[in-house]
Amino acid sequence: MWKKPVLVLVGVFITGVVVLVAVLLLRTYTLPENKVAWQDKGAPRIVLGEKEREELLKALKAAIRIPTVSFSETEQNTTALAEFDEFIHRAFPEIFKSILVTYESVGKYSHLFHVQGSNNSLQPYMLLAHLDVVPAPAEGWDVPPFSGEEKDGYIYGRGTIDDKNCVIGILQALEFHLKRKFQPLRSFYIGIGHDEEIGGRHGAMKIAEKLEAKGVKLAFLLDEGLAVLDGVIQGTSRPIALIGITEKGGIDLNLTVNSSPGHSSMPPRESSIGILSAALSRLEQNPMPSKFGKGPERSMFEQLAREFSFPLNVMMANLWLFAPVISRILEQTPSSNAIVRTTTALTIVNAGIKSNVIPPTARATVNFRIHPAQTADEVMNIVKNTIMDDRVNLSNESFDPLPISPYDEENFGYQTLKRTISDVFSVEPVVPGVCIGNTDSRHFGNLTASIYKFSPVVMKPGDLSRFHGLNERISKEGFESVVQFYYRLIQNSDSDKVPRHRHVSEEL
Ligand SMILES: CCCCCCCC/C=C\CCCCCCCC(=O)NCC(=O)O
Ligand SMILES: [Zn+2]
Ligand SMILES: [Zn+2]
Repeated sequence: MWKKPVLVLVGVFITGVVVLVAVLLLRTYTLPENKVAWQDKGAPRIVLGEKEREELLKALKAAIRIPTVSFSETEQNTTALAEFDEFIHRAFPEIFKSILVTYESVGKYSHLFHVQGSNNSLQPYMLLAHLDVVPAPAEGWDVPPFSGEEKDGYIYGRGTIDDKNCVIGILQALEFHLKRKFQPLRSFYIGIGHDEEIGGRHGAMKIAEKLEAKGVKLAFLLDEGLAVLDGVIQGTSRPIALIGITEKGGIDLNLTVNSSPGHSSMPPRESSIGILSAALSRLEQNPMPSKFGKGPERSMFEQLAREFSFPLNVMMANLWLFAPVISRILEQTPSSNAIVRTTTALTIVNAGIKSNVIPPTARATVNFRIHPAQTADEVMNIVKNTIMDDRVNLSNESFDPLPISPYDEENFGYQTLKRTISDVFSVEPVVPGVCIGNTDSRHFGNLTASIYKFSPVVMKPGDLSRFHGLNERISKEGFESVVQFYYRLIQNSDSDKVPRHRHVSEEL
């Protein structure tokens, strides 16, 4: 009697499994191939003379030797900032004498260039970089961080990947173009900020305000950001280029605990330091929830699915089902954990002046980087519920994640970047990603919706820790590619057409 319903149930179950497997495989194996062929021949690669190759390395080394350090919100090395100004005037004479180029300094130490194109109906674009760097105490470095020394084919120094490589790369590329009598059709701007590492208020923000006041609208804007990753994403076998199409938001949360000062021989049951430490520990021990698959990183992994072998490829192509599993894998390492969630970093703690004095105040700062699927308000609500202690006073400065820039086949900026990356780095795939650091480009939202973050460098395993870390460096060929990239980007952008490609599987 009961056999028939059981058989029906088994039948339904087996059919369900078969349909599920079919859907998973269909989604995996119908993804377009990552290999694309461009429909036109493209711009020629710049041929550099021996002297020019030496010149560009010399320029980068000289830039590294100027310690343009941003120490804190209020403290910068202004002598070095002024020296950098003189240096670029000396190092790039063609730029400063060209009748095509208009130059102005902004906020005293930032620089804005406008290169006049001959066709005013084409919307201008903008290249952005920053000349300030984070501090670099010499301990732990193989060579002094502001020496620009060469070692084993690499130029070492603070700023070689963040972001003097881009500053010098852009200016050197323009210098080479002007030497070759290049006259663009499409106008473009170059902005070089001097305070990106402390928020960009006096540099990039002022540049953006200036352009906005003139009514400028940009076709696209490119700033530092993601990169070509070679062996960095585990499970992939070839280099992958990531173009940042958004960036995480941020919160600087200040925590303060006050208590009565006194003699350390009669300590209170709970001290300001103890209360603060407990709050900090709760924040660190309770990471923000995973938002993996709810933001644009979903597109990144779906487009990358073909790069992985079985079973990861099936899982990546079917995040609707496997996002929680992939999230668990990614959260094992700090760089991929940053893609999964809003991160919590305890960065500053301050309290106490003497071992026998109970300090009246304990302070700390926690830096959050907000996942694109969350807002600063949502994160602050979780923070308050996690700390759950009224004795901890909270104040914060925050900004939400940036809007998502378009990355469709019709978008001029994205496709021109994609094309230029393939041209210079011969890399496939090139996919959209989320920039985990913050950049000056976030101040330009009123000028364009197409804001991209890509640094033209190849990062290998171990290189990510050089960002703001020890032994920051770039290979000599690597820096030549930076110049090649901007040179080529200026050529490729000088068109009124979106670069077209077809997937190789579509070819006859
Ligand atoms: C699945 C693994 C993906 C790993 C993705 C990591 C890619 C990292 C590539 C480059 C590093 C991003 C740095 C972005 C620029 C940061 C600029 C900066 O320092 N800004 C100041 C700040 O954020 O505080
Ligand atoms: Zn930077
Ligand atoms: Zn930086």
